[in-house]
Amino acid sequence: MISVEEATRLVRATAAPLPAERVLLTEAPGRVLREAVHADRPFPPFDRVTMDGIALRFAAVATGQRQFIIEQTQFAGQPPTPLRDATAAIEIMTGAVLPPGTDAVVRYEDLLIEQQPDGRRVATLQVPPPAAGHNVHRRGSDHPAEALLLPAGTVLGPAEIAVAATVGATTLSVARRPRVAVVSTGDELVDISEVPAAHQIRRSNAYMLLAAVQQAGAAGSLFHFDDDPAALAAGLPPLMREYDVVLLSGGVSMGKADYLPQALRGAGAEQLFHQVQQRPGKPFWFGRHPAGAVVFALPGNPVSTFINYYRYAAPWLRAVQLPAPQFAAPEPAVLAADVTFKPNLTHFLLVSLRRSPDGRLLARPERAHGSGDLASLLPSDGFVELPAERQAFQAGEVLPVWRFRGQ
Ligand SMILES: Nc1nc2c(c(=O)[nH]1)N[C@H]1C(S)=C(S)[C@@H](COP(=O)(O)OP(=O)(O)OC[C@H]3O[C@@H](n4cnc5c(N)ncnc54)[C@H](O)[C@@H]3O)O[C@H]1N2
Ligand code: MOO
Repeated sequence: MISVEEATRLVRATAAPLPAERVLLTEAPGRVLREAVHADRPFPPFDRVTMDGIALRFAAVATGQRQFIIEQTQFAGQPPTPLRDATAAIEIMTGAVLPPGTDAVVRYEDLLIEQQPDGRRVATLQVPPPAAGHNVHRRGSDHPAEALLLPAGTVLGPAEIAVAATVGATTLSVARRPRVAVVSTGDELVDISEVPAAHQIRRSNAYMLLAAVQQAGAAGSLFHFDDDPAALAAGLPPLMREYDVVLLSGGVSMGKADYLPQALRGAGAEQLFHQVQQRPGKPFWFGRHPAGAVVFALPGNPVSTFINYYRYAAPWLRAVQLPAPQFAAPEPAVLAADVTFKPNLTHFLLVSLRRSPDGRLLARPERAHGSGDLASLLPSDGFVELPAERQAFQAGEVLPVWRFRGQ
């Protein structure tokens, strides 16, 4: 049996960057960027008017002038209209280019506009602008042209998509999605569309893992095998050739129908470890197939499957999408209650998390009836990693916490 640290090291050593592919911007959300995105023009690209009103020359206001004849009206989307008379103004709309010859904008709320008998419109300032540049978003004041906006490795959310869109990136180079075969095993399992007999349960782990791999930016497909060595011998090899990851749950412990370790080795996978000094998840099996697939065979108890997925597989799935593998690290959290755990195993303790008034993350242990208590995941936000060599942990201690919610 190996330690959690050694298991982590062996899992990480198998992570290599997936190839990149070019996708339409509309297909890029949730993907990991594999090229840098730069500003094609200054941000903003022109002196942008930020209020509807009039544009004028501040020097005129500084001399005490309060009335301005309106020469023209300029809308957003129109080429700029130069100011002809330095003591006049141009009526202007938000999003328009600041007219040449003007340097400040006074909003309608701070003006009175009246029509004179000769038809000319005159604006009287009620609230004079305080300085040149008032209500103007200066060209390049956010970022210069060529500025690096999105480095390679950025996860593309709506804000990143907006920035890519504004620089005209119709396509983006992103990591290929990891292809994951999500496999449930066990004779007691029926699909969720079936009504289980009294001795059966629905195969919830497969759906849990499918949702989890989608959250990690991967593409998952569902498979199921009964506890049948012949079915496993026939079904496993194609999965190990066609997928980047084979993610199994169940069938790795000591039971007489726990055929997986043997079946995986028989199908050509190299075992990198079996059994880790941890709870939950001691029976975890991990290996690699020469055709390329990495195999996470997680213990079947649902909380064990879930925690071991987030502890080992989720960081791996993110790391292989980056230009160079990097692994998410746990955050420090303050234990909010005393905990005793006697076995000489690293203990992953389910906790709910909240911020203390001074900004520290507080981890409160959640009541759970062992690793079959699937519903104990609902009030939990993550798990604290309690090292194997100690038994008693006091409230107030700072320990690493792995989050699976609310990042
Ligand atoms: N003699 C020993 N027995 C067990 C040990 C041990 O060290 N010695 N370890 C225990 C631990 S810890 C765990 S965890 C389980 C893991 O065993 P398996 O990975 O072989 O899982 P199964 O026996 O197939 O199933 C365990 C449990 O989980 C349910 N399950 C399995 N797959 C699914 C699924 N897709 N959806 C929902 N639930 C699932 C299954 O019905 C069982 O109740 O072994 C202990 N035993
Ligand atoms: O992994 Mo087992 O769940 O320790 O219960």
